[in-house]
Amino acid sequence: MAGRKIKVGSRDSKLAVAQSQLVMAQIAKAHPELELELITMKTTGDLILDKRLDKIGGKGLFVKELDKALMEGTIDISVHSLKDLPMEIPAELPLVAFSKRENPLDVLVYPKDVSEPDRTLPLGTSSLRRELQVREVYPEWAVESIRGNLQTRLSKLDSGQYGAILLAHAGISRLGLEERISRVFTADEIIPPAGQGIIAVQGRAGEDYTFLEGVNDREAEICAKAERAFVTWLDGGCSSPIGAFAEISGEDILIRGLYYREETETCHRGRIAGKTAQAEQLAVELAKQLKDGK
Ligand SMILES: NCc1[nH]cc(CCC(=O)O)c1CC(=O)O
Repeated sequence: MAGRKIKVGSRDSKLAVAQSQLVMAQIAKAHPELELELITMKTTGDLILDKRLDKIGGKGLFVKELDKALMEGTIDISVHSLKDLPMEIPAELPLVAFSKRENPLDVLVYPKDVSEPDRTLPLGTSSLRRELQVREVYPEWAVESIRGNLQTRLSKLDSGQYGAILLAHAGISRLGLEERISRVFTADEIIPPAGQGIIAVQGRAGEDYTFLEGVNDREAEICAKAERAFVTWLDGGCSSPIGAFAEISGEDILIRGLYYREETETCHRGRIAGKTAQAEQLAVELAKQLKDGK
């Protein structure tokens, strides 16, 4: 493999680039003989900034352009936030590694130098999953959509348009902005979405990806597959209001799920525990229980 060059595809946001560099550093550590090149591109989700994600419609808003580049060979792997990936992954472009999970929880961020948020200003989030759950935490606080990448959202917050905004802990941590976190929601207050905090590496079927062995984390892979099995069974896309969060302790796994029934506009939460070897079956069992309204 000496001298082989690996072209790594990524969205061009600061977070996407930071995540790609993390994966590249892990590859370089195990395989110093490989030459790595980062290739960034804008995706549909980066370009349409005036709509809530579930209203733009279509799946894979953040991946289409990268899938095409991967298929055509312009890049050899693409690096994604797992939670932005659609549930149906084309067989030609399998997920080949899952990074060790960062903090998977959602957090509240106040404007800079604010210690008590102004609740007459809206609470910003672009996710219906976060909106539905945060309404139960703060019933009096009006929620308003906020779009754009993490940097854009933080600057909208700091310019005084919002009382506070909701974000993923993992994204803020990876940008080194942890001091901006004002409150961390528990997994019972706000159940995270499938895959939050996990970076996924996508490749082309039939290629040799053994150079990714230092990137993959077995526990993250089990959680990722269980959480995605839950969402897949409920037939939700990547921006559906569904929460799925698995935690592993030794051989044991605990899965929390949130299902939103559109006809009745009601949230259904539940949890299931068992062995990691049955992770995906447990996730599907929980999905069935919630859908049946038990
Ligand atoms: N939808 C954008 C996005 N995609 C991944 C993350 C955070 C990192 C992660 O979940 O791994 C974020 C920002 C956010 O939701 O606050």
